This record gives sequence, C-alpha cells and structure tokens, in this order.
Amino acid sequence: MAHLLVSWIAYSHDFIYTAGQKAASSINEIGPTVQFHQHFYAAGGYDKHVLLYSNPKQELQTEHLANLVRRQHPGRVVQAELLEVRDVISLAEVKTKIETWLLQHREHELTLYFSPGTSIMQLSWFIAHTTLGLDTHLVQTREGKFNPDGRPSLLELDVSQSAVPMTAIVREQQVANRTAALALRPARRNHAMVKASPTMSTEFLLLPGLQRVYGLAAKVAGADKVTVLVRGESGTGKEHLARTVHEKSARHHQPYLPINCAALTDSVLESRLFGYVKGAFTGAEKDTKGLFELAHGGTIFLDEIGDISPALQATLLRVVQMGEIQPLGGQPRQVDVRVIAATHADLLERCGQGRFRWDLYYRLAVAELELPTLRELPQDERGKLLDFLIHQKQASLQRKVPLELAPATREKLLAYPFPGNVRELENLVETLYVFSEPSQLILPADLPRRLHANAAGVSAATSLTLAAAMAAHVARVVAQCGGVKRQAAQLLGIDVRVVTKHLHLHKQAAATT
Ligand SMILES: Nc1ncnc2c1ncn2[C@@H]1O[C@H](COP(=O)(O)OP(=O)(O)OP(=O)(O)O)[C@@H](O)[C@H]1O
Repeated sequence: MAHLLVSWIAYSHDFIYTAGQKAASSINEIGPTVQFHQHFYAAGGYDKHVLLYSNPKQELQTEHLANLVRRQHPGRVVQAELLEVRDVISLAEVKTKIETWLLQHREHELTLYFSPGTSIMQLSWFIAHTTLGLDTHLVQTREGKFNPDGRPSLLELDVSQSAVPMTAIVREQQVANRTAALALRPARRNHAMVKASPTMSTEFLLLPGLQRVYGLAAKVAGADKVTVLVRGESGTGKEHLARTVHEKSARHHQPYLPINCAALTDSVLESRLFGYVKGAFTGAEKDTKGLFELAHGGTIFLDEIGDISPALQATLLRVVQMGEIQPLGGQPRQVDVRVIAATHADLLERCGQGRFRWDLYYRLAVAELELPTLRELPQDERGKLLDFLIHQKQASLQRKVPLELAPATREKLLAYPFPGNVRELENLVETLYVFSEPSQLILPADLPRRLHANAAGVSAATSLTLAAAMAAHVARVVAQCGGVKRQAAQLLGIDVRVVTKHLHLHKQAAATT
C-alpha cells in the first residue's frame, strides 16, 4: 500500500498565459501545484503525486509542470496521468471518471488535493470522498495572504462536520431534471445548495420526442436482471439514457461504471473488464480487479459494443449468461452486475453479416431502447433544445447575456442535419460563445463552414469516386470534432491512422481541383 497525493492540474492557476494567447507561456511558481510541493508535500509522507489532466492537448504542459517539481525536489515521484474528460462541467461524467479511478486505486491511502480543478472536479472529489468508503483524505490549501502569519496553510476537510447533506445534492439534481422536462427555463443556480459548484446547471431536456424512450427506460429499470441494449447514433444521448436506467433501478446506490469498448485494443479491454492476477503477463505486478468485479451489485455500461472482437464476444456471452468472469490467469468468479450495452451500429445487420454473434445479440437486447437522431425530432423541439443549450452554456461559461442569434442564423441551424447530433449542437453553441463578443448578434456568416454546404454536403467540383467521398466525409467529421483526429476516429469507428490517410487524400484532391 502506498500513500498517493492526487490532484488535477489547475489549468488557469498553475500556468501563466500571455494576453491574447491560448497556450501557456510559463509555469506559475506560486500556483497551487508548485506551492503544495514547496510547503506541504514533505510533511505528508507521500510516496507519489499523481497529477491528473483531463485533455490530451494538456499533456505537454502537464509534463513541464511535473518536470519542474521533480527538478525542484529531486527524488519525488510525480506522475502525469491523463484522465480524459470530454465535458469538464458535466457532473455525471467527471464524477464517474473520478470514482472509477479511485476504485481502481482503492488499495492505497489516497489524499485528494481539492483546491486545483474546476468546481465540478472539486464537487466530484467531495462526493467520492464522502460516499465511496475508501481510505481518502480531502485537503485544501489556504493562501498565505489569508493567514495572520502570512504563511500558506493546509486544511483537511472535516466532512462529518459538513453542513452540506449529500442527499440534498442528489435530490437537487433530480429536481433539476424534472424541472427541465416540464418547462424550458434558464439554468438556475443555488448557492445554498452546493457551495463548491457555481457552474452546476440543469443538464438535460426531456423533449416530447424523447419521452417515450425515457418512459420505457423507467420501466426497464425496475426489472433488475434485464440486460439493455441502447441504440442510437453518436451524440444522441445513449450514455445519459443508460445512466438513467441505473439511477432509477434498485442498484442506484451501487457503482455505475461506463467503458467505451471501441477506444481500447482487445487485450487492454479484456484486462479492464475482467482484471488479471499478478504475473498473468509482463507488467502485471499485482492482482487487479476488472470493472465487472468493481461494479459488483451495480451496473456496467459497455459503450460501442458492436466493435468488440469475436473472441471477446464469446467471453462476454459467458459472462452475461452465467454471471461468471475469469480474470486473466485467475479462477472464475461469480459477479452480480447488470449489463447495459450501447451501439451506433445496426447490430442486426452485423449479425446478418456474421460480424456479431446472434446469441450475444439476443442476450443483450432483452430490452432494446432506440434514441432518435436530432434530425428526426420535430423542428420546434430542435428549437427548444437549441434554446436550452444556449442557456445551459451561458450558465456554465458564466456569461452575463445569452447568445443572440439572427433569425436567418437560427433558421440555418435548425435546417442543418447535425450528423453528430446533440453533442455536435452542444459543441457548436459553445464555440459560438467562445468566438463571439458579448451581445454580438450571430449572423449566418459566423457559423462554421460546414453549415453552409449544400444539402448533400458535396460540392459540384468533388470527385464522384468512392475514395474521394470517403476522404471528404472523414475530413468533415474531423472538422466537426474541432480538428481532434482521435475523437473523429472514434466517431467514425476507424483507426486514427486511417483518418490521417484519408485526410492526406482529401488534401491532395483539394489541391488538384
Ligand atoms: N436531451 C438532451 N438535453 C441536453 N443535453 C443532451 C441531451 N441529449 C444529449 N445531450 C448531451 O449531448 C452529449 C452527448 O450525449 P451522450 O454522451 O449521452 O451521447 P452518446 O450517444 O452516448 O454519444 P457517443 O455514442 O458518442 O458516446 C452530452 O453532453 C449530453 O449531455
């Protein structure tokens, strides 16, 4: 057992930014991470500092920060680790990621340095600390200027004395969801409720077009052992629906652990799901539980199930049929886990093509829930969602005024088919906030180029060969992902190297037309 200090990098306070530049120009030596090492680390008896960052783009600057600390304090182990979070203000996502990480390190004594990170990250530390029952301490620092002796101090949060009942937080979230379902309202804040979370907002809009599937989800939730298959295009809200099934089920006090099957290679996925015993393969230094064991009593969400290999399909079938897992190199064990799987693919078609096992499909699809695409929803509902997201982002980005769209801009937005569904619309609204001035009227010309393409999204000059069409499609998806190829690869269901190859082809084609 080791004593680990765990913290997020403080994106704004650990680094110094030059006005007008997005990239950090240097490390802030009076920032929370450097200061912690200067004043408190030595006395804490830590074996290692795990410095978490949430975005792959922050890798370099986190490494610089870790290096500086290592240089200033030779012998200290500082490990930068990516804990990827797509939406740093989503309590659902951040909390799940943090809980999963902590459960994976449960054998250690864990000191959670609470001060750095977004308010949702802080709230998630707090919830994990008070609800997971692990050996965690929650510490924060107070700057010297607030202490009479002018020296910074370290405070451990005494949760038993806390005035914030956790049930209040959970209840508030549910009320927020219900409120959102009843009427469209600007996201509201309740400072009395959660001091640590000024950005918490209503997260979901239960549109009439979604009510049927959410009604079915509530019914399915009550049937405890039933496996569920959620189908829907990327960004339609599959993860949200899966979590709702868990939260409405009798298992809601137990873990809910999501995993994206498409993002991992076969062997990594297998060891993450089922665990391994010490010595099972090179580098397996200790027995490690898999997610199925960690989720015992609760729910596991297997996202992008359609992409797993035939070998893993066979293993998973045994797990779902017998409730039995076998860690790599270990003995079979019984687990009690509800499986919710999701896919963007047409699994029936894949079964027909021999790419997915029929028996596994029938086992998973005991209850099948299908989410509509954004373009299938009626125009007025899309309009409501747009308004909802405008208010939601206004609250989370702490803008004084909501985004103002010219009528023609709104029309264009509502006519666009949004292949990335709600996530794409959500990202677009955020981009418009980021790149516009407060009170600027957003004109059609301010919208990204892809929204101006003709209906088919293909210009007349485009080559009609299949290769060119594929390359153009890949380029469009990469653009929709803000240039992040890894994310595009995930959406497209292909390897990132293939994405690069298509982009290269597309560039060549563009240069010759
Ligand atoms: N009705 C809705 N109201 C508000 N936000 C929504 C709604 N539906 C989806 N979202 C938001 O859209 C984003 C995508 O949702 P989610 O991750 O659940 O989709 P998904 O189908 O699981 O995507 P993927 O297949 O890519 O993993 C999330 O940020 C979610 O909060």
